[in-house]
Amino acid sequence: MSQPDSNEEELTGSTNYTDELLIETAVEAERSDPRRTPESNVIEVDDLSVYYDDEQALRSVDMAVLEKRVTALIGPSGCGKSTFLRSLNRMNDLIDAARVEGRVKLGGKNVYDGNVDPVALRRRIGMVFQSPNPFPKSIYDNVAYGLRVQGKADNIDLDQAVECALREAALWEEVADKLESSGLDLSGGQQQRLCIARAIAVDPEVILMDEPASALDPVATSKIEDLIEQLAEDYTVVIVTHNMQQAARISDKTAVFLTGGELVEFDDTTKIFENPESQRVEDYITGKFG
Ligand SMILES: Nc1ncnc2c1ncn2[C@@H]1O[C@H](COP(=O)(O)OP(=O)(O)OP(=O)(O)O)[C@@H](O)[C@H]1O
Repeated sequence: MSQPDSNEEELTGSTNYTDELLIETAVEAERSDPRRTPESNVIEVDDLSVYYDDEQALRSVDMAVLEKRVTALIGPSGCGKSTFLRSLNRMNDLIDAARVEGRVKLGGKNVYDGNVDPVALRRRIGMVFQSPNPFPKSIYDNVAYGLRVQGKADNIDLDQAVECALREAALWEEVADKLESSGLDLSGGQQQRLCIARAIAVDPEVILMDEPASALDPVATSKIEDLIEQLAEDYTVVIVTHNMQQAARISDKTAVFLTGGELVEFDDTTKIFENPESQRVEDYITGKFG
């Protein structure tokens, strides 16, 4: 019986015509999806542990965040999801008791290196919080805020930048005629979209969202979910959610943290929800605990 010619196999990169067809079809499908670019990691997390005083909240986590994808962080209360999220843009620096070990690389550089300015880092990795927190300023000034702080406002068409961010946040149609009204006068869902507009106005590489819809009603939640999917055409999104259906609906990748700050499984969202590797993850997904 003749053996396959391994050299030819290596050279052609495929074993037969059917394989080639399958690969071409997959590549074509990849190309026709506007979000599909060659997959690359924006953030690489390496052996990350976080402590609050003596309590360890994250245990040696390794993970990568793919560009222009939605990555969901799920797991029971207290398992370290928010701690992990805050580690990515050094928001834990603001908590006295917090201590971080390990590396978080953005574009290959460890954000915990001594020469990294956390404020500049947070412009590259923006954040949207659980409760909408617009500044007590006009809608316009909320969105323009970051550009002004960065000193960019004088060099660009600020009106256009504000409109563009509000459009991207799916809020423009609702506020175009009242840009000078206070951001605080908007509904909760509109306030959250305003906060998203404020975050994207400075063109961050990554947007972190900590349960961005948990304070909103179902209609406002659905708008935020649609918006997140839309945003992932241009931005990388990492979202903490308690809502497993939400994670399944909107994310490409899911990380499951379990008690003690352990990242138990990280994979394609469909794999996590349909066929997880770990029994503990299956038990959590099917509601046996948590
Ligand atoms: N500022 C803090 N000071 C001290 N301990 C903290 C602080 N923040 C979080 N922790 C502790 O770290 C652990 C992880 O908390 P974290 O908020 O990251 O979990 P979580 O998964 O986001 O929880 P939840 O889903 O309830 O928001 C918990 O034991 C929590 O009590």
